[in-house]
Amino acid sequence: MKTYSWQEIAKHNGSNGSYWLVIHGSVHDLTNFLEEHPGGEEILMNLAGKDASECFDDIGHSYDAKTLCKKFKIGVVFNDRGINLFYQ
Ligand code: HEM
Repeated sequence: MKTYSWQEIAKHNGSNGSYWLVIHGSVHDLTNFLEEHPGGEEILMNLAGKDASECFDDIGHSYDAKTLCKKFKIGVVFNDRGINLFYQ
């Protein structure tokens, strides 16, 4: 599984055309999902390059939504406190 630093993740905030969001330690490339997101693209665009775990949980996303997340997973966050895995 590939690991990414926050420094690298922060670059994918939309300014270079790609949108990465971190949810519970997993890094997701949501660039091709923005338009499809039932909750709208703006909410995702605003959190690109950042940790979106709190927002994701607050919505109470369905099991299907959580499963869908896996499709967009590209790796995990690496930090010096270890790797926090939400799912494999
Ligand atoms: C991989 C990431 C995500 C996926 C696959 C995803 C998928 C979905 C899906 C399938 C729904 C429809 C409702 C459901 O099935 O629960 C939904 C609704 C929604 N999502 Fe997401 N979502 C993601 C991330 C996020 C994040 C990070 C936020 C917050 C910034 C967010 C905010 C919302 C909102 C506001 C709704 C609408 C809820 C409603 O209408 O009641 N989503 N999302």
